Amino acid sequence: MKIISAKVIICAPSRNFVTLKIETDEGLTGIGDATLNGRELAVASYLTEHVIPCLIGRDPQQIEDIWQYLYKGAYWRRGPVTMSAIAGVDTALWDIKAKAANMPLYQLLGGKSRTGVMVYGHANGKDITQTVEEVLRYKEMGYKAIRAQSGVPGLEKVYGVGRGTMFYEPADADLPSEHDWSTEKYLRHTPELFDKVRAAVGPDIHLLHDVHHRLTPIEAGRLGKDLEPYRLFWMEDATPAENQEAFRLIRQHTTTPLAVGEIFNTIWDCKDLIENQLIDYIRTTVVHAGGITHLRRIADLAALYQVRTGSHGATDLSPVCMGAALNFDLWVPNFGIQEYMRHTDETDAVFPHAYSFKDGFMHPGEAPGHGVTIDEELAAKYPYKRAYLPVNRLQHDGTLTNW
Ligand SMILES: O=C(O)C(=O)C[C@H](O)[C@H](O)CO
Ligand SMILES: [Mg+2]
Repeated sequence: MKIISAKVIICAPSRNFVTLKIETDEGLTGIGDATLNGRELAVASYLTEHVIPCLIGRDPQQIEDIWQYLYKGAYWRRGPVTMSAIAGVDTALWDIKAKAANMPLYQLLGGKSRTGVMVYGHANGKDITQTVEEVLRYKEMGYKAIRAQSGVPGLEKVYGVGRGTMFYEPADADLPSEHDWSTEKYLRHTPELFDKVRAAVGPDIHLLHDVHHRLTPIEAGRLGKDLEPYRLFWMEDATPAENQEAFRLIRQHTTTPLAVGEIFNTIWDCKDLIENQLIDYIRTTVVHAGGITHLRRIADLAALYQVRTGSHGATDLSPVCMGAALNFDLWVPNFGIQEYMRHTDETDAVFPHAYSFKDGFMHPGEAPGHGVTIDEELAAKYPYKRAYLPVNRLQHDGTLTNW
């Protein structure tokens, strides 16, 4: 089998997505997600100018060799643009391999390890009352795990609370919008939020929270400690993870489980946190961490230390990534949970998919491949529109801080 063509499809049904489509001389095609929120065209041009020419004529069945060729062959290694581009190729190649075998991808990976993939939904509201109502609505929809994010009194806009409660989308402007941030206000508010949420939802629902990199290590330690009575499933991205020693400090202060990794690209970003058992869940996902081939390596390393997976699944990861991730999740032995932020109907129509949600669990479906396709005609009706994530400034003096 040979790759005869590959092309990048950029479309914006509700938001921007970059999809790589690979065609073979045997009529099989595969697609992969290569979306990098706010930097979409960098990955698209990396693929078009530097990767696609290297793919033509290769055997698509040699997934590992092509992965190594693109990773080592570029000489520079790592980085979100490179690794998202490699992920696009890798996902498309696994799609082709599974279609050639006439199997859903999870079968090719080793078969299912569980009956379904537990996912967490994203309940949010402008204040505690509304967030509690949303959490209860998610419970009503069947979710067994729910992430709660709320507006903070005195702050106009915060991460996780957005336009609409079902389809949260933070990339909202063609230049970054500017938000105010106050750690003091957030730290006062968040334990109260979980006090009310836990009382309303009862003990059996898993609760999660995304700090979104906004605290220092000692502040994160304090928040983790304050949240202990509410038994969170995890506290996510408690502090930026460039300096990984910081997590040691957090660990010394709290038993609230920690999750990190949505902005990691390779096993090298994960290694120290995992080997030192400084986290409980690793959140790397297919599109930003080099595809199925590399994610499998990260998960195997994590398994040695009882760290479980908890893949990122926000709206900027396309349904193609979600389909691939669900196949991975159904197989991976040390699965923890999968994030599921729903896509809009417009997005779902452009990416018809075999996966489904029922009673808090998702299933990738039984279609050969990863089970997601793209309607190119429909996609062409939604041209790319530049959209950036916001930035945060400290409320009291305007210093740029983490969003
Ligand atoms: O879903 C999450 O956990 C996020 O933190 C979402 C991120 O802000 C989003 O994917 C950035 O593009
Ligand atoms: Mg997050």
